[in-house]
Amino acid sequence: MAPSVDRQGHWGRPTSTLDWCEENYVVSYYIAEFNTVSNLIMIIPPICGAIQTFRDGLEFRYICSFIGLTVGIGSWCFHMTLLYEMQLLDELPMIYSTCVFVYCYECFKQEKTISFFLIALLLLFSISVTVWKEPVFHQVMYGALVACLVIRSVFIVTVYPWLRPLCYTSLGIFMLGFLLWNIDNIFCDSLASRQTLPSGVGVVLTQFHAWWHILTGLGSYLHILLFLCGVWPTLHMEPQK
Ligand SMILES: CCCCCCCC/C=C\CCCCCCCC(=O)N[C@@H](CO)[C@H](O)/C=C/CCCCCCCCCCCCC
Ligand SMILES: [Ca+2]
Ligand SMILES: [Zn+2]
Repeated sequence: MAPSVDRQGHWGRPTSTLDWCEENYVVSYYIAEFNTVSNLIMIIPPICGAIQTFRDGLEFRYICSFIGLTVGIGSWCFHMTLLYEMQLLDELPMIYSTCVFVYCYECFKQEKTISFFLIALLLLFSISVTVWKEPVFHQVMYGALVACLVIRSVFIVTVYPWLRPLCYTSLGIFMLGFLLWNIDNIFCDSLASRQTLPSGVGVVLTQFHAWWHILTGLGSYLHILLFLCGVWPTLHMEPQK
């Protein structure tokens, strides 16, 4: 996917097995792919969300969900350096975080329950992806986990219809991000001509991988709110005396 106008930079020759469409070291000598700044949406808001969830005294697994969404840190390091080690720091936490999301959902509405079987299954899944560090395998496994979440959330909103708008908004935003991720990968050669666009706005707007970060980060954040909203009324509904 790497275009031919790449430059040399601070982190040396890329050793990652993936080099995304954005031209390397064009904006900064110290940042290989400047689209990494879009990862801030998966760093700052989830940290704030985790702090607020802790202050509200909600279950640990919801704090873990917000912390899991800070996968932007790994993605930032990966896009900034294009080093293989940073690629693993990006890809593996994505699997671990999504496993946390799956766990949260399976125990939806069952306060303070622990499903040891599900924990064992998700651990086995995470170990297999960690051992077999192949990007396509990672992407397929990640997609499978997200598909489980999507299917589960569609089922949940049939039971709790008031959560439907939040669920479908989250899904729509996430899927739009996935569409742009594919456009960036498939049409990279055509997108390379964006450097000739008259204004910087055009260059920014066509950084579709950056929009993938923004939209999936937002979609995932809304997904956490989905089960927080679903749980919240239960947690705060006083039993009839
Ligand atoms: C609508 C519900 C969505 C809930 C998702 C909850 C998951 C939360 C955990 C992490 C979110 C992070 C997502 C963005 C990661 C950004 C890092 C990044 O860009 N990494 C790339 C390298 O820079 C890496 O190579 C990306 C690989 C992902 C590619 C595969 C995406 C599959 C998308 C799944 C679509 C399935 C839809 C199924 C519908 C039934
Ligand atoms: Ca690149
Ligand atoms: Zn990325």
